[in-house]
Amino acid sequence: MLEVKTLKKKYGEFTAVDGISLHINKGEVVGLLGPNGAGKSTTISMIATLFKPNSGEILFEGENIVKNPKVIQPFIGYVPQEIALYETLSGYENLKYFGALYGLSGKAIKEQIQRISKIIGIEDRLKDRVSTYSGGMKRRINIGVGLLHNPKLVIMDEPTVGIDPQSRNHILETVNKLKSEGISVLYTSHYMEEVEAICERIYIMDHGKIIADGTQEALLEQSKIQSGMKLKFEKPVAQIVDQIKAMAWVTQVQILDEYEMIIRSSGNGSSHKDILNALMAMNSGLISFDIQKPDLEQVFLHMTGRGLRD
Ligand SMILES: Nc1ncnc2c1ncn2[C@@H]1O[C@H](COP(=O)(O)OP(=O)(O)OP(=O)(O)O)[C@@H](O)[C@H]1O
Repeated sequence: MLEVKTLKKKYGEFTAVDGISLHINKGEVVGLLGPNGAGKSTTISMIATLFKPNSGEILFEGENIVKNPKVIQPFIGYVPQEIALYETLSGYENLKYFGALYGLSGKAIKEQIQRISKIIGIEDRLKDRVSTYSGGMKRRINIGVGLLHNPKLVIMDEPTVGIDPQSRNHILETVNKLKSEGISVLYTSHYMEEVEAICERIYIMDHGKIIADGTQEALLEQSKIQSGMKLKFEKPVAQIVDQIKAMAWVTQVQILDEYEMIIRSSGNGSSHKDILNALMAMNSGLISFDIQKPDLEQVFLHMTGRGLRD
């Protein structure tokens, strides 16, 4: 449905998007995960035809939308990070107003607002003024505006930043409902747990480049990260951390507090049992351990040496 090929965007001398390629199939929920400044907003703004790339191609159903943006505009719903609503109007009136811009009126807009308010889960507050809404409810109306013209592809730019957990769950549910209607979603976030929960495929972006992509399982498999072990000791970890770092198979040590750390291993033939035996043998004062399953945060940490939210 959408194919992005070696896309590049510069702001002056600075390259914000550096030759990325990605694709989205019909009805697929695809995540674009990366820390602040990775280039996610710049990428999706180009897909939404808000500005042109310096080079590269964006094809929508085979047509080049860099040359001819009108091809995609009726079929794309872009939900920006910034809330763009009229505070003194109700949620209903806002949807009606933006619907009119798409040429919807009368029965058509009424039915559309009814359908969309179910998708965004905000039917009971629709008649209240937007100024009385929480940040999360405003965000949900903002998403509703992006759905008014029945797009085939919806692009959401970090829709859950700074909102309450209830609205966050509603937004994640909204994405699932869109998927069940066969609508494709490109979802950007720096919250790996959201991307893990709703996306079928994930692109991990950093410094303007896609550094890994695939299903969550494939990304974990490719990165060869083993599950970690959270260890608790009776003596301060500072006394033993150097010895643990020196163990051949330990690739990562994360100190949690004075007595706790997480270690990860390369997986070169070592098992949790081997590591525990070695810790016992060195008289480390180990009190307890807990196996930690790897996640996308660790994939990112492994590939870049930094956390997604550093
Ligand atoms: N208009 C601009 N002029 C100059 N530099 C810009 C401009 N817009 C973005 N940048 C820079 O380009 C880089 C990528 O920004 P972008 O907003 O695309 O990243 P992002 O991954 O969406 O991050 P965030 O989560 O903070 O929105 C950043 O270093 C940013 O400072």
